[in-house]
Parts: sequence; structure tokens; C-alpha cells
Amino acid sequence: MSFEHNYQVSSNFSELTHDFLSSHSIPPTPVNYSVIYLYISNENKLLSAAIDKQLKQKTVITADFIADLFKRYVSFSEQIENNVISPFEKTLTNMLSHINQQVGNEQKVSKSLQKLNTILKNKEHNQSLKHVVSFLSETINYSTTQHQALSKELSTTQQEINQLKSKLASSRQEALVDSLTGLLNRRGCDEKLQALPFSQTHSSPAIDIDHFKTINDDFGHFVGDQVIQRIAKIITNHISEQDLAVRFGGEEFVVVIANKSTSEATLIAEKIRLAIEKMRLIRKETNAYLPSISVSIGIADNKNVSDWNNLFKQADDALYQAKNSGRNRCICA
Ligand SMILES: Nc1nc2c(ncn2[C@@H]2O[C@H](COP(=O)(O)OP(=O)(O)OP(=O)(O)O)[C@@H](O)[C@H]2O)c(=O)[nH]1
Repeated sequence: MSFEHNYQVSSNFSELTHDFLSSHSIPPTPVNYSVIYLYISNENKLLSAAIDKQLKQKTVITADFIADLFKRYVSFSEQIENNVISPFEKTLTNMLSHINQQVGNEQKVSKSLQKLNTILKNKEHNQSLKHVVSFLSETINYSTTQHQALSKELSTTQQEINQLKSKLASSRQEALVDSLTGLLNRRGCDEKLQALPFSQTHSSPAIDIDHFKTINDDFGHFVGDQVIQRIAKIITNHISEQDLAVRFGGEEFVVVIANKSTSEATLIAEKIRLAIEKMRLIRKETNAYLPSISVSIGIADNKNVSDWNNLFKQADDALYQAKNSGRNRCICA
């Protein structure tokens, strides 16, 4: 979906959107505006068909109906921001500056009329001119009040748009992060990797908790979750800001150590392994220590592979070897 209309076309769509909203008594909230703007510009055929059907059946277009369309057809946050919110925001900003300019002009005219009124006060004859001046003053003041109210409403909508934009930005951010550990999830990993040139030397330890099932079985899922969180923290404490720590699966983590060869990455991985081995966790309910926990780590670098997936595959193969040769160890591919 791309909007390559020039400003005039967008403004026309915007006006028609406003007309549609007011003729159906729908408040111009960002969500309602987005859906109806897409309908007016006919950029989303399915959405347009749904609204046309509703109109054909002469069914009232309700806020719930629009919210549902928004969820079904518009909820790709980047698309909404680029294709709907940003053009709307531009139009809104232009309208707001136009109206505020208008208010300024009206206030100047009103001041001049007040001066004229004071001069005319002392003149006996000129009654009809006095009437005209007073009529103009009233009209201008009324118009100023209307424009100020409109300006206030548009400013509120502008604030709502800013809130919506920051909500969209944080939900986009949330979609890239694992909620249990705060590490990147796979999607977040894919996105961050795009900024890391594969041509440089990078290494990747794949880390998997040993016998994690028994921790869940013996102490429950909640304790299992806490173990995952503590291990995630240990991993992040041992890597630098340019490196990536990813929760790759349930109890498996992948780290990308940027600009470092396998030998340097192995030193880091070994420190992580030892820190996890030393970690002592106490159960609050019983005050008893949990048995010590270990991880197995497989490490690979990108010397002989063509892409990130193959690098992770090599690290995973090395991890498999670490598991098979007794666990609680680091093995290089
Ligand atoms: N608490 C908790 N458990 C999880 C989560 N994700 C996966 N698991 C559990 O992790 C366990 C993984 O078990 P297995 O794949 O058998 O591996 P393991 O017991 O760690 O054994 P090895 O990897 O062979 O050492 C399963 O019991 C899953 O239910 C999670 O988010 N929280």
C-alpha cells in the first residue's frame, strides 16, 4: 500500500474523510480517521468492501465496527504510521497553522475596529457607520471564538497523535523483545543483524541449559522461569553493548559477539559458563539452595559460512556435541 498522491490529493481525501466522519456522526479520533481515510482513498480494497457493504445495508457505522476494521486491515503499525498517521499529521499541522494565522489576523482586525469604535463614540452623526463597525466587531469576535475552539480541538488531536505514535513505537519495540528475559527474541535478532555487516568477523555462542526439564519437574515452572531470567542476566553482564543476546527458544540462548573470532568468543563463553555454574539460587519458601545449574555452549564464527543462519546452525551443531560429551562445557565448531 503506497500513497504517492501529491499534497492536494491528500488534502482532498482529508476533507472528504472529515465530511464522511461528520455526516455519520463519527468523532475524528486517529483510529476512526485512519480507517475512513483508507476507505475514501480506496487504498485497501477489503476494508472498502466491508464499509460499502455496511452502507448498502443501511447499517449504522459504529465505533466498534471501525475498531474491528482497524484491527483487521490497518494494524501493521509501520504502515499505519507511514501511510495514514504521518499524512494526517501533516494536514493537521497545516490546518492548525492556517487557523492560528487566521485567529491572529482576526485579532488585528478586531483591535483596529475597537480603535475605530472609540473614535466614533464621540461623533454624534455617523450612527450608521457605528452600527456597521459594531456588527463587524461582533462577527469577527464570533469567528475568532469559533476558530480558537477549532484550534483547541485540533491541538488535542495532535497530542493524541503523538501519544498514538509513541504507543506504536513502544509496541514495535516490545515485539522485538522476549517478555520474560528482556533479551531480543528471534524477530528482534533478525532486525538487529541487518545493521551488522556479515563481511566482518563475528562469533556466536549457542547456550542451552542442562537438564532444565528436571528443574521444572522438581521445583515448578515458576522457579524454571526465574532460572531462565538469572541466566539471561549473567549472559548480558558478560557481553558488550555492540553484542546481541537472544532468547532463541525455551531454554536456549544465542549470543552474537561482534567483531570477535572464535578464540576471543570462547573466553567470554567460558566466563558465562563458570558464572552460571557458580550461581546459587535460594528458594524463598524453603530457604534451601537449588542444585547447581549448568549450561552447554557451542561456539562458531562466520569464517566459513555464508549467512547468519548457517553460523547459528554451526554453533548449534557444536552445542549438540557439548551435550553429547557430558554437558557443562564449551565446544568450538
Ligand atoms: N519454566 C520454563 N520452562 C520452559 C520454558 N520454555 C521451555 N521450557 C521447558 O524446558 C524444558 C526443555 O527440556 P528438554 O528439551 O528435554 O531439555 P533439557 O531437560 O534441558 O535437557 P538437555 O537440553 O538435554 O540437557 C521443557 O521441560 C520445557 O517445558 C519457559 O519459558 N519456562
